[in-house]
Amino acid sequence: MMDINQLNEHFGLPGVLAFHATESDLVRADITTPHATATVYLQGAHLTAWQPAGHQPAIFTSRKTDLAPGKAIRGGVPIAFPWFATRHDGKTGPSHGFARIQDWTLAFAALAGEDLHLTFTLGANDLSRSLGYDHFHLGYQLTIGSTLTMQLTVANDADTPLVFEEALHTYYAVADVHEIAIAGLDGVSYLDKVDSFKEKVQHGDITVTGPTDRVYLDTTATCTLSDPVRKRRIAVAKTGSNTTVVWNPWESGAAKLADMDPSEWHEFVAIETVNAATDAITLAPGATHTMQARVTLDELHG
Ligand SMILES: O=P(O)(O)OC[C@H]1O[C@@H](O)[C@H](O)[C@@H](O)[C@@H]1O
Repeated sequence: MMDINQLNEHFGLPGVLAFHATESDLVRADITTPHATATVYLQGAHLTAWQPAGHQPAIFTSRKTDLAPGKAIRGGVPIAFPWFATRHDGKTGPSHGFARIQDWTLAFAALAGEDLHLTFTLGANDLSRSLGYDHFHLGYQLTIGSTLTMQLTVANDADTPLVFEEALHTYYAVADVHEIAIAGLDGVSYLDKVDSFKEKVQHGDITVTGPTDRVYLDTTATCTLSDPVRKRRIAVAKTGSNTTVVWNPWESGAAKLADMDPSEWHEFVAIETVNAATDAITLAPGATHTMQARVTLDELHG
């Protein structure tokens, strides 16, 4: 892995992209484009902030998050791979897989027009091999500007099929989770993880009125998050993803999270671009799969 000086020398862009080491030796990229600011950690290729000009922060990251090698960051956009949440094959492994706790390699950085393009890669390593994943590689492209585009490509380098789940587990900042509504999933079936995974059907918009952990299946719909207090709307459009997860731990769940302040759970809702459960991907030898989320903000009128 390149050190800070090498990263700045190879990829730094004066006034746009600079790399810093944290006290705990994580590498952080600080980004300022003509239309947005953002922060990305090389560990997990983890975006922790994105704020288009003229808006309040769009992404929530906990003030109490660990920022330490090998520890998941609480908030931002964790990349879940190769499983979502807990492992399902009876073996043990970190929650949401290993990709979010590994150092990714930065392969490309350039200001193209008014957007910063970054590409990160991750291949097999000691941790992935110890968990049974040897022949794959991942590419993650971030396009950062007034719109945020996140694109994850999985390549199967093995001569057998690769079965995996994946998520762009995005924590959106809201003024107060009690006040928000999420449109786009009316009529969609979901597994209700807070009610023994019962299969239910969404009626109308989603409002958050208690612990919420729902896996919406077979949906490619755009979700729209209305935040009347902040007077803004966040739209999440996606391709290559058939699952959408909506999660908020509520007070009871947040109390169990050591890396979240008890006052923070009402400041976000996760709307996750996912392939999981019955939407898990089976990738043929030599094949690739790409999943993309595109996030836009606009003002909420009326
Ligand atoms: O605490 P973690 O591993 O980051 O996971 C947070 C949550 O992530 C959500 O996506 C899952 O549906 C929840 O079940 C889980 O609790």
